[in-house]
Amino acid sequence: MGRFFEKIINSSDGFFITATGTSVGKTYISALLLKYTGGLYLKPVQTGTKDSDTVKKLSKLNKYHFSEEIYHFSNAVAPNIAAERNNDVIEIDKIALPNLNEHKFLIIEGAGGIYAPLSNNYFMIDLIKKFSLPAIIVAEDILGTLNHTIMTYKALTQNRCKVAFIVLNKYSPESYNFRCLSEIIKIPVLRVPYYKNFPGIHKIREIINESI
Ligand SMILES: Nc1ncnc2c1ncn2[C@@H]1O[C@H](COP(=O)(O)OP(=O)(O)OP(=O)(O)O)[C@@H](O)[C@H]1O
Ligand SMILES: C[C@H](N)[C@H](N)CCCCCC(=O)O
Ligand SMILES: [Mg+2]
Repeated sequence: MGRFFEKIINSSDGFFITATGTSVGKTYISALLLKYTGGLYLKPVQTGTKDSDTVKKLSKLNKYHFSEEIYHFSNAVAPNIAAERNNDVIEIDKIALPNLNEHKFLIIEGAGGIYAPLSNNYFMIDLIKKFSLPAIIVAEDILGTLNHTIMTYKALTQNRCKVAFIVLNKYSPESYNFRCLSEIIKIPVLRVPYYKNFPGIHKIREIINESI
């Protein structure tokens, strides 16, 4: 079944890149998808060093592909705590979709996983709901990922958030996670191996076109 993910990607205006947690590969996968689509990237709530700088460096795309963070706190901690330490409060009403300008595709990266708190009452999942973009769940191909990925998927769909596909990141052909996730969740799973060097556009097209 070739070009399966290409069709899913082309049928959307953008994605909300979420994950089973922090440091799982959201920024890396955002860079892959941004390079592939030539779209606009936004990390609306950022704590710690800017992921947009990493995406810029990996994708080698110019500044016109990047929208300014709405909240940025330099403490690399949970968003609610980072805001508190800066005598600030994250208000979901102040977080709006950016102007797409000439771009046809939007890639929004969340912070942490879907229940990373923005405040005591609002979580990343509330931003996913607000933006109404299909979510992509990035999961790492390690022991424990089945529980985290299935929980993330169920919480999203029970909150009426559409999930476009799962990315099984740092994929290892020896692992059973791909088969289990495909069989249990029954949505497409894109396998992305670990790369020593960030792949170029031809390799990215190959990854996206040849999966499944
Ligand atoms: N497929 C991959 N091949 C090689 N390195 C990868 C891959 N995926 C992720 N990494 C590396 O793993 C680390 C964690 O990934 P990344 O920063 O994308 O996670 P994240 O989910 O965006 O974290 P955060 O919650 O801080 O935003 C980074 O050093 C990144 O370059
Ligand atoms: C600092 C880190 N790299 C991310 N930007 C924020 C991760 C927040 C995780 C919150 C949590 O679920 O405990
Ligand atoms: Mg990131």
